[in-house]
Amino acid sequence: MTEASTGVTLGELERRAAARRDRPEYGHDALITCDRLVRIFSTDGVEVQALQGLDLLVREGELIALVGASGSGKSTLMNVLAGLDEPTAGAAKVAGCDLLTMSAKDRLRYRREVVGFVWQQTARNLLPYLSAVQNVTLPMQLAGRTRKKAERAARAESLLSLLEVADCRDRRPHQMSGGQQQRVSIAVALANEPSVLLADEPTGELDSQTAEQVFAALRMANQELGTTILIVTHDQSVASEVSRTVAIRDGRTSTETLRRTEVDATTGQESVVAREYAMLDRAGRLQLPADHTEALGMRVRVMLELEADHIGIWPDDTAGH
Ligand SMILES: Nc1ncnc2c1ncn2[C@@H]1O[C@H](COP(=O)(O)OP(=O)(O)OP(=O)(O)O)[C@@H](O)[C@H]1O
Repeated sequence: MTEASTGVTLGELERRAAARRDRPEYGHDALITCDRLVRIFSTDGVEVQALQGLDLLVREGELIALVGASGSGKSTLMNVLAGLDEPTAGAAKVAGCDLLTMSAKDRLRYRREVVGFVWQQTARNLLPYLSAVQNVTLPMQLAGRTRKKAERAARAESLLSLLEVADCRDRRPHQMSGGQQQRVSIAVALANEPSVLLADEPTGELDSQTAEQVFAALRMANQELGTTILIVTHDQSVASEVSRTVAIRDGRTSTETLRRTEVDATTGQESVVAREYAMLDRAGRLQLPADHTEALGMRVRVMLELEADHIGIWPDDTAGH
């Protein structure tokens, strides 16, 4: 094809190629980058694709909720980000650590120092024969940093105070309520100043009032310590109180809900405005919400039209022909 037939000059093609080359790498300014993440489980010859090319970017200091139906892949994603499981393909980076190529030694350091986790089952978070303050001190001892014994003790005490469980310092887990155990668990997870705190259904076994206190403790850690936090939750009240909720469907991020506070210009009254967005991946794939496509009988093919400021999507008018 000649320049005349395409209407594009060689100079223009070179300019476009240079622009593509100079474009910053995907996720270059994110603390957590999941790029087309795939995790396939094989059991008895049957393959389950738990993550099917999941993309997710999280900036430093964010507090986000991950929601999705049972089996959508939330725990699989958390286990990958926690360094407990390895993805089958794609890329995942947290605080500069490449989760696919890390050596066993780096993985251990990553789990001890870069991420902290809080699980739904308190028994998984705390050692039953240690007091609260001993549980919080233990990760600091295991990390083997040069911090002195007195400094470790002081940090444990201040974390317990920050999370409002200082009165539980000498109690063992069975001597605390479920909510107190989870707040001590958050202190344990924060002991080594992790960049990221991962919480998988941290309020799942608690009544709504206690769940609210545990969520408030996570928010405090986010605001006071600046820790980036990801919470997997089924709890609508948690999901509706964070500024960003990411929904996972069939192993991919499908929609995001962003909330921001708006002030009415005339009354000065503040209100939270929530807006749901569909995710567009780098190949241009868009997952339309099932209720939207079903409402308009959209299946297999749709018609697209590019307008000045939007793209129109219509049901296929040749369907049935
Ligand atoms: N170790 C495993 N071996 C085989 N299949 C697995 C394994 N772990 C998860 N899966 C499958 O991967 C899919 C995603 O599971 P995952 O636990 O990540 O979902 P989830 O969104 O966390 O669900 P829930 O809300 O019920 O915890 C499911 O189909 C599940 O059966």
